[in-house]
Amino acid sequence: MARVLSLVRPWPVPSLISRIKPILCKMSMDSRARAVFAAAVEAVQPDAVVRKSLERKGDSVFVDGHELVLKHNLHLVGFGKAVLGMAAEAERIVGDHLVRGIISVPHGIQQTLRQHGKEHLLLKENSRIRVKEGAKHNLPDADAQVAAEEIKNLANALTEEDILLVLISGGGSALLPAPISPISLQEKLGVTRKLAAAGATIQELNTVRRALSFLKGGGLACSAHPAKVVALILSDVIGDPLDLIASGPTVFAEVYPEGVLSVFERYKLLSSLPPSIMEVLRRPTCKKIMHQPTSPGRVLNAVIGSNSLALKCASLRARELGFLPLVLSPGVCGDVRAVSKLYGLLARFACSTDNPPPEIAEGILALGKEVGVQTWDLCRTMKVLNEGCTEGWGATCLLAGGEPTVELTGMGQGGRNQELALRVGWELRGLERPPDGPVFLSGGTDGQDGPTDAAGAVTDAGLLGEAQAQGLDIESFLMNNDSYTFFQCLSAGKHLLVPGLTCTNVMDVHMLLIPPILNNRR
Ligand SMILES: Nc1ncnc2c1ncn2[C@@H]1O[C@H](COP(=O)(O)OP(=O)(O)OP(=O)(O)O)[C@@H](O)[C@H]1O
Ligand SMILES: O=C(O)[C@H](O)CO
Repeated sequence: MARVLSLVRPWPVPSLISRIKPILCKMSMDSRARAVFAAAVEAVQPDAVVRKSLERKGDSVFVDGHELVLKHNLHLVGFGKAVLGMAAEAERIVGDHLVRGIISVPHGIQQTLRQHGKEHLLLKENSRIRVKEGAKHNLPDADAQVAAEEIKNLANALTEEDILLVLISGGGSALLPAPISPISLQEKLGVTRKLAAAGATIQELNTVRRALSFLKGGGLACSAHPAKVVALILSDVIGDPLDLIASGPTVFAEVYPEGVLSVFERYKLLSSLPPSIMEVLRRPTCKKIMHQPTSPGRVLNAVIGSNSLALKCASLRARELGFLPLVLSPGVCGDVRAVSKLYGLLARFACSTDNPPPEIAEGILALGKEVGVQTWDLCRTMKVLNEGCTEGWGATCLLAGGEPTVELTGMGQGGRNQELALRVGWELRGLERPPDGPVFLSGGTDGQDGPTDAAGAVTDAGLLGEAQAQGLDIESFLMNNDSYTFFQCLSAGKHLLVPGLTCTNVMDVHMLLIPPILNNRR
């Protein structure tokens, strides 16, 4: 443990302290939480991650140590919320060898980027890449289906001499819909919507999508065969599993109908499935025939940005702002209720002036199992929090990431980050308010939490009192999944986190800021 602690020195080096101190005096805990979140988002900007991963040397480009020889044989496709900026940067680097490209990006993104002064993420006027906008509200639609068809045609036309550069980011599944006939787009949309509303995980959703789609589960790579395929992936799935991000269009994945049916069964959708879906799932060989695995070495998949990278850069910013940064895990998942209880207990553990009662640590370890956090990570975190208190290290910034789920029971407006922040605010009741008590932030790095224009919210132990004083009943807002309305009504929306369009997507960032605690711990 001593070794771990020596790696995470609590304070910046002395030369930095004099520079930082005046900033620290001025910035509230709330502002510092927002600044750390901004650093997380900055680290995974689409142009930056592509720039770092494509190294140009003469007529070659290197990806992950692999050399690709460019002979005016480069084609490009892409799909996802962050892909426009990725494509713009890729064209700046290898555009002189680019034959043509097609990307499928969210509806309205070009206009929005222009309005936000983010021209550097747009393609130049004479670009060889065609932009197709679709998937309004992150749902597959006819426009995205046309884009998917064109991407398939481009891939089909490639030869052995060609290289297909594939840019992939979160939201890619909705932007590349190619339902296997006779499944219609409406039918596919219907089942995925029902699964999402029932609280299915992205692993479950994309297992289903892979089975019902021609291009997912390696279909795109197979269409491009015999061309060389190089995929640059900005991961928005826990653990960065290549076969699940955007449903893995460049990763061959065999379909097991039983596995897919068990997902439908788990969410009680089996009896209402359209016959077309049952027909496709009953054809066990259909995917295998279409998706012959490509020859070894012809497909390269590289993760170029992830939640871990965002947390790493957030830690650096937290340190600049006077906190001991502590990364719990980039893989928090499970029901948002359990996740909120975990953060509530961690806050109580960290803020306890005396030795925390053993039930707190026991509760933390039990909840960790429910929300995908390893016991080792929790023990390490509690040990550092404890030593931070006893040795008087000062403030701590506990960071985590991932993607919890919300089981929708109400008709309100909200998202998992706002609901998590609201629930954690409730869990913190009774603790000190800032600046002497903890602050919690939860934000989606894509800047859009569920179907709202907020990324998340920032809360603290004063939330309950503040809500009561304004006649807002937290429990009824929670029952109705109406966290967005709650935060809009509360103190003129000041708790909402609204970074606007972030142009990227590596899941959510959770942050617990703990001020220095004066304590009697031994
Ligand atoms: N009213 C609500 N309250 C809480 N959560 C909600 C509400 N409405 C939707 N959600 C949740 O929001 C999530 C969808 O949010 P969002 O559109 O940000 O998806 P995403 O997972 O980030 O998308 P992608 O993976 O494509 O980037 C779902 O988990 C859904 O349960
Ligand atoms: O598009 C998708 O499938 C999700 O964003 C996960 O990558």
